[in-house]
Amino acid sequence: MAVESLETEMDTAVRVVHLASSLCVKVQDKLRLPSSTNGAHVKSKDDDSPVTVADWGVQAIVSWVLAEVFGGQNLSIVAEEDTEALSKADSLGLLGAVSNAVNEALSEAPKYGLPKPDKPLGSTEILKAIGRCSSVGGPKGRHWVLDPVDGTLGFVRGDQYAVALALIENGKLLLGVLGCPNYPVKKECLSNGCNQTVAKSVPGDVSKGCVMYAKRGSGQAWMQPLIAGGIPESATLLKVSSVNDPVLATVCEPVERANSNHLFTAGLANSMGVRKQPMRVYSMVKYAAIARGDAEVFMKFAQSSYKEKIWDHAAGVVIVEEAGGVVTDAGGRNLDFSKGVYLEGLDRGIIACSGQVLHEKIIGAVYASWESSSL
Ligand SMILES: Nc1ncnc2c1ncn2[C@@H]1O[C@H](COP(=O)(O)OS(=O)(=O)O)[C@@H](OP(=O)(O)O)[C@H]1O
Ligand SMILES: [Mg+2]
Ligand SMILES: [Mg+2]
Ligand SMILES: [Mg+2]
Repeated sequence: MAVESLETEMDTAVRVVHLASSLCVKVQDKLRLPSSTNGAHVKSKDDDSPVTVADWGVQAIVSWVLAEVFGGQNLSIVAEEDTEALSKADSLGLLGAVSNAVNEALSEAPKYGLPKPDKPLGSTEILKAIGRCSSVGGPKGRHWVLDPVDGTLGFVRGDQYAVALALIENGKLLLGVLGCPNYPVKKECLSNGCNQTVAKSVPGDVSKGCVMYAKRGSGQAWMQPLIAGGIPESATLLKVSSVNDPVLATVCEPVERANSNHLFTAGLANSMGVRKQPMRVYSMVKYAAIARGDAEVFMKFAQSSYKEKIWDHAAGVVIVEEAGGVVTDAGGRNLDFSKGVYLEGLDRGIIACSGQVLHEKIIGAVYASWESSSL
C-alpha cells in the first residue's frame, strides 16, 4: 500500500498525545489526594461508567489543537465524551476543574511544539471544543477518532489507561497514536507484570510512561518515552513477539468480567494449549503490550448486546498491525471502521495477535468451541 505523507497529521497527533498524557498524569495524581479534594474529579455516566476531569480535559485540548492546526471548519472528530454533564447548573465546580486542567496543559503547549491560546480558554470555548467532537464518522471523508481516556476505571484506580487518537479516511485507518502514561518503556520497570504501577509512582513523574504511534502501510511502529514538559528527541522501533508456541504465549484481556467473558477466553486459551495465567490490563495498553512484544494475544468477548466503539480500538489496531501483528474479529475478518461510531458487523469478539500462527490457532479454537457449545 502506498504510504501517504501525513507528516503534519502524524506530527500533530504525536505531540498532542504527549501533551494530553501529561494532563492525565497530573489529574491522576490529584485523585490520590484525600477525598475532600478529589470529589469534583470523578462522575458517573448513565451506564454507571466513570468519567473524569481528565476525560473532558483531554478531549478539549485535542479538539482545540486539531482545530488550530487543521482549521475548525471541516474538522471531523469522533470522540467518546459530550458536554451534557458539564453544562448542568450544578456542574460549575467540575467545569472549573476541567478549565484549570485544560489551561494549565495548554500553557505548556509551545514546549510540545504546539500552538497555545493568546489567553486562557473560557468555559464557553472549552465546552465548544469538547462539543465539536460529536461527529459520527462513516464511510466517506477524514475523521479523527479519539478516546480521551480509555480505561477510565483503571485511571481512577491509579492503574493502566491510555489516550488514543487515530485518523481514518474513507473508512480506512491512516494512523494511530497511543499514550500510555503508566506503561514504562521497559516492562521490567512495572511492579507487577503489566498491572499496578502505583507502588513505583512518584507524583508528577511522567517518565514511567510511553507514547506509541504508527502510520498505515509504513511497516513501522514507534515508541517514545513520556518525559516531563516536552517531546523526547528519539524513538525506538517496535516489533511484535516472535513466540508462536501457545505454551509460551501470554494472553491479555480486560480486567472487568462485565467487559469480556473470562470463562470463554480461558476455555479458548486452554484448548489451544496456553499455560500462563492471563494478563488482565485496563485499556488499550493491551494493544500496546502486543505491539511491543510483552504479550502475544489480546482477546475481548463482550456480551452480545454490547456494540464495540471505534475509539476503543482504532489507534491500537494500526499500531499492532504495523508492528507486525494481526487484528480481526472472531471470524477472522478485519475490523470495519467505516460504519460510524460502532464496529458494525463485528463477529463475536476481537482477537489481536503477534502473528499469523497464533491467530489461526485462536480462530480455529473459536470455531471448535462455538460448534461444541451449540451441539
Ligand atoms: N459492557 C461492556 N462490554 C465491553 N466493553 C465495554 C462495556 N462497557 C464499556 N465498555 C468499553 O470498554 C472500555 C474499557 O475496556 P477495557 O478493555 O479497558 O476493560 S477493563 O476496564 O479492563 O475491564 C471502555 O472504555 P472507556 O470508557 O474509555 O474506559 C468502554 O468503552
Ligand atoms: Mg475506551
Ligand atoms: Mg474513554
Ligand atoms: Mg468511558
